[in-house]
Amino acid sequence: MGGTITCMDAMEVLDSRGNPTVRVFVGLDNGIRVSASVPSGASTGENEAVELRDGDAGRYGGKGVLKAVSNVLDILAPEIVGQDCARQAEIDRMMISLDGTPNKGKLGANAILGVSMAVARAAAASAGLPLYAYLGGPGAVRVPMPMLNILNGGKHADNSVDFQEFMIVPLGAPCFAEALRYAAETFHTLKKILKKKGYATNVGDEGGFAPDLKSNDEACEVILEAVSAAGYQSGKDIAIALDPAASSFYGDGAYDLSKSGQGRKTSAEMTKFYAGWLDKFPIVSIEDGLAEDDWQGFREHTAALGGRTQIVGDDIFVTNTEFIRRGIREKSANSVLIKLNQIGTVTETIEAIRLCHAAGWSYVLSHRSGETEDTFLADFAVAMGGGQLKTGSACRSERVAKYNRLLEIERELGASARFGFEYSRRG
Ligand SMILES: O=C(O)[C@@H](CO)OP(=O)(O)O
Ligand SMILES: [Mg+2]
Repeated sequence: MGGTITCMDAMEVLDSRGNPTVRVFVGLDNGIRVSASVPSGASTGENEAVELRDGDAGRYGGKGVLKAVSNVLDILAPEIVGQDCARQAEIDRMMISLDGTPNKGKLGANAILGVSMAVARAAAASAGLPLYAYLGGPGAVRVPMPMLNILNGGKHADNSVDFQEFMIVPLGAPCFAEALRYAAETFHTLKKILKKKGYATNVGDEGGFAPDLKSNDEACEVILEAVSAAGYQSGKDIAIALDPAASSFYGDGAYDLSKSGQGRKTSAEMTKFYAGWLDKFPIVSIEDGLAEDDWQGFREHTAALGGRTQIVGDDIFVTNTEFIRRGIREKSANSVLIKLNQIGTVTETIEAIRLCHAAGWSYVLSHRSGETEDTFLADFAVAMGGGQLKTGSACRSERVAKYNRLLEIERELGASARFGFEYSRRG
């Protein structure tokens, strides 16, 4: 049973980087009141849906979101109040046409997504179901494999590491709760090791450590050292996943590894570099190993490495079915990174995941580097059939909130819960 939307409100709140973001409230005729908050990226793809910012330098240095807030109040609310909250796809389509641009540039993907998420949450509450069960149905019993970003570089940290994210994947764990324990123990062990080596143990935007390492290689080495010192077998219990976020160090036709002093590399040299890493380290997934415009490079990269590891496209696909379709046709990757705010509605995000399923590709659900305490993503991951989920390290509350919500869901599912590492390997 749905419920009629009787009121909608919106306000500006802060995200985990202290930047403003949009929170939307939805109320129903049956008394239900819910809210949802929108995340925000730093290493954004150029084709992402538009995050509307005020641009008024006086408030938050231009980053305010009052325009997006007023778009919810003045443009979206009058059309949506009175609708049945269970009509998610219809409401999302209506917002897309009210915006009328291909990239939600008029009303802002932050305004539209806030409404879309809040409507889904209201419908779940109205149906008396947890969000994962409402969106996923009775088959939503798979809890995602977490990828925990424990070492940060690139645009997420002021250090000498070029690549943005070094994640651990506790793929040998029997259940999500154990996976989280493996990861948290490794995280704490890594802290001790970094300290002993004389490195700083401050953390980056996603809660991973951000030491000034001597090389990119050392990032993998020190993680593997932590894995074994924590009592785990690397490759068997815990593997590594990377998100170099290569668009952020690509320019003038070359990949510039200058943070670590390794100079400039061509696309083919980067792929060769990763092949060398696959020989040395247990890497099960590489996301954005190349830049978003390097479609030709991605084809060669996937042909060369896709049989050995998962090749995930983030900036190149931006959760947009048009780009994912092209990727499937051209064999540009074998997996897609899925971010709700890259495309801007729940319905379109589900459509992107459906496309991955149809192609036999895996997908990785993802937070943004600027997050809030909202745990929508955790429920959404279970609703979408588990897969893999990256939402930062095991510290920083805005990340831990999602992991803690997954602990709750796994507990609630009890004996019906399923967990395991299902990922693509296809060149
Ligand atoms: O590149 C990424 O995958 C994300 C999330 O980790 O970073 P950002 O939100 O800054 O785009
Ligand atoms: Mg990425």
